[in-house]
Amino acid sequence: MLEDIHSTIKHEQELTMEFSFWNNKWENMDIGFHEPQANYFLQSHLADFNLPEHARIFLPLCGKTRDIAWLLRAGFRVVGIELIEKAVQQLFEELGVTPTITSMDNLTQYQADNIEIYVGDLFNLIPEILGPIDLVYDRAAIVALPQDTRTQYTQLIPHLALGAPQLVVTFEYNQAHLQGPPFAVDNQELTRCYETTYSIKKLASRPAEDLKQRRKVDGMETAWMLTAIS
Ligand SMILES: C[S@@+](CC[C@H](N)C(=O)[O-])C[C@H]1O[C@@H](n2cnc3c(N)ncnc32)[C@H](O)[C@@H]1O
Repeated sequence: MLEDIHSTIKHEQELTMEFSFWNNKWENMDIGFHEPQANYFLQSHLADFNLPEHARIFLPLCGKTRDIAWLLRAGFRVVGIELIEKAVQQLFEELGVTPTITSMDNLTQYQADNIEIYVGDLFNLIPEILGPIDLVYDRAAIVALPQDTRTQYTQLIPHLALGAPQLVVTFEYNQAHLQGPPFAVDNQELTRCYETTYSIKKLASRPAEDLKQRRKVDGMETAWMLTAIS
């Protein structure tokens, strides 16, 4: 099943387009999605998951998010994956940590105490490389992907997570008013993506101030708890 997902997911052309899109963003530092401090919902709702001490948290499409520094300071272990190496280099520079860098088949591992970041395409990640995790934290990952890739992403994540819950942060707005990313992902869309693999509970919602300021669109930012259906 996992092989099916990996092999049918991507045509080379799609991958190249996706790489150039995100590479341009990082080259031009057009990274309005990057928050100046740890995400509000991460800070206010991580405790709802009752994670064990030193839990291992997976951040797909992690960029150089400040959430990582916040999680490390809180005593968690972090594993992430990010397509663009420049983002990961900046992440470690900003953490003030020198990583050990290891080339693997399709991925490059940046590793230091309590942190492992893979540079490469999420769709090249397999559970054997990722290892056991206690939580998937998806901030600006599911909403970064257009619908086809989003569907593939939401098929892959449960295979990688192996039963771990998810904290997911989404944006909801009228998609006709804005070309994503970020794409609008409302309750109905989240249900379409995950109804066979997770039960979905809304944790909290607030006006998406950042969307309003940067893109002049009214919307809501919502945090969800996804619990794996066994
Ligand atoms: C909207 S940004 C969010 C970054 C981070 N989660 C945050 O909150 O700041 C999405 C990130 O996903 C990365 N990305 C896009 N497609 C990817 C893929 N297929 N595999 C791994 N990373 C990818 C992009 O380079 C970009 O840094």
